[in-house]
Amino acid sequence: MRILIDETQLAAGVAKLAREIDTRYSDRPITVVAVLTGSVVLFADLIRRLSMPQRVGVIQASSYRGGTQAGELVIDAKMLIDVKDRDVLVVDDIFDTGATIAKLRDELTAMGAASVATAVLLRKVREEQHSVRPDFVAFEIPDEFVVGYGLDYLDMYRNLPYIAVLEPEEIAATSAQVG
Ligand SMILES: O=P(O)(O)OC[C@H]1O[C@H](OP(=O)(O)OP(=O)(O)O)[C@H](O)[C@@H]1O
Ligand SMILES: Nc1nc2[nH]cnc2c(=O)[nH]1
Repeated sequence: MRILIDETQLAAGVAKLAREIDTRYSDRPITVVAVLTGSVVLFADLIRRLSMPQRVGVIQASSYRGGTQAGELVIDAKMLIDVKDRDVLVVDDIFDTGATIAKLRDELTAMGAASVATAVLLRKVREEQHSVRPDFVAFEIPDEFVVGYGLDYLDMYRNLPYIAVLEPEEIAATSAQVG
């Protein structure tokens, strides 16, 4: 496992993200929405650094079930609080193809949100990517499959306090063990 972003760097990145979001909204109340499951670690750290009044909700988006390549994207909004006429900030761990953020923007807009902005910890720099861009990004990373700080492979590794790149042999060993 190769560490790409260590704990100290992550803390500084989250603090920077929070400052940018605070500057954008000032004291305006927001509805901040965690994209389950990957954003849980970032979300807990980020919302405690934001200064404005917040309503907190969750939505699930899942497309990487069981692997390192995207499959069908499924959004489950059953647990989401009301977003109608609210300024919504969506928080996710990573913007990779951009499909998840693009679809969430559309769905939350269709639910009547007054505005939808998006904040991510990581944006992958890759050729094929959705034209929709996240509004707030802590780190840009190369096009490699990363785990840790909420990000998983086969639902493992989310608890790591850093972001790391899994070596091919670790991917194979984890599949053999868990998959
Ligand atoms: O930009 P994209 O290519 O759409 O990829 C980004 C999405 O992929 C991951 O979710 P995943 O589907 O793995 O579900 P999880 O959050 O439960 O791990 C991640 O948490 C983002 O939501
Ligand atoms: N764990 C993990 N999930 C992702 N979802 C989209 N890209 C990634 C990635 O690089 N790692």
